[in-house]
Amino acid sequence: MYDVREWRHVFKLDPNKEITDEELDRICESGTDAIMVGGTDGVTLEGVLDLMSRVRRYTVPCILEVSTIDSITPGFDFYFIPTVLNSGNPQWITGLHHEAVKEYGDLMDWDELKMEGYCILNPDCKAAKLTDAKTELSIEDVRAYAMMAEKMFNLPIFYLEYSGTYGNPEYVEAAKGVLENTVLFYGGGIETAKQAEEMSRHANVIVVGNVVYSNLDEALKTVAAVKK
Ligand SMILES: CC(C)=CCC/C(C)=C/CC/C(C)=C/CC/C(C)=C/CC/C(C)=C/CC/C(C)=C/CC/C(C)=C/COP(=O)(O)OP(=O)(O)O
Ligand SMILES: O=P(O)(O)OC[C@@H](O)CO
Ligand SMILES: [Mg+2]
Repeated sequence: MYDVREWRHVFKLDPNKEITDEELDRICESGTDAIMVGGTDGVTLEGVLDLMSRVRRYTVPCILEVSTIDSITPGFDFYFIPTVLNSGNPQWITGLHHEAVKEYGDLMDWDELKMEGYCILNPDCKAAKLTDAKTELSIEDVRAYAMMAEKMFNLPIFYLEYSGTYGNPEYVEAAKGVLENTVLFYGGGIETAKQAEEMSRHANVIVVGNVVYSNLDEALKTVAAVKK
């Protein structure tokens, strides 16, 4: 299933972390809608290639969420390109993108690319620190970012990111309330089926990351929880 609009659940795997073949088998056969390969730091071409080739043994769609130019490689179904809407540094909004397109724009298959408008809300996560994200946001602020993502920039994905901590469902609900076409991703701190179910009441797609590495049995239960 290659249409993001039909997804409900994604596992995000970190090229900077170890995963056994047996664990990967359970993840790829779990019924999740896609595997997203990505992380904030320690993302190397070697790590990305290793994960891609191992996930490629399965039929599940495999996406690279680009965090560095040097770790991009052919072979993924899609390339998701983050732009951090609440970053205080233009480098993370359009700067690196401009550099990449200047260099590779004529060679790129644009149908493989999807832009993700990120709004990062956990001040302590690595992505917030790296991008100098302005995380002190009210519900109205988040609502406005969601509206900008869809109505101003026509982005296919708006991603509410609480990486590492469970977020506020009211913020997710508020973002969803202004989105008609843009798909709402929620990610951060989902560790149980109950949390997955709660966030998926508002988000179109929930992204499950860290718990894969800390408690795989619980992580796998999040799939069924959002597909009921
Ligand atoms: C060869 C080939 C197939 C070419 C394809 C062409 C292609 C895809 C070209 C890309 C063009 C392009 C526009 C690239 C953009 C370049 C770029 C580096 C943009 C910046 C992206 C960005 C904002 C990065 C900052 C970090 C960040 C916000 C990453 C997003 C994902 C995220 C929040 C990860 C956090 O995950 P998490 O699990 O929390 O991480 P840790 O566990 O490590 O903390
Ligand atoms: O690792 P967790 O906290 O599950 O977050 C998932 C994802 O949103 C990270 O980008
Ligand atoms: Mg992670």
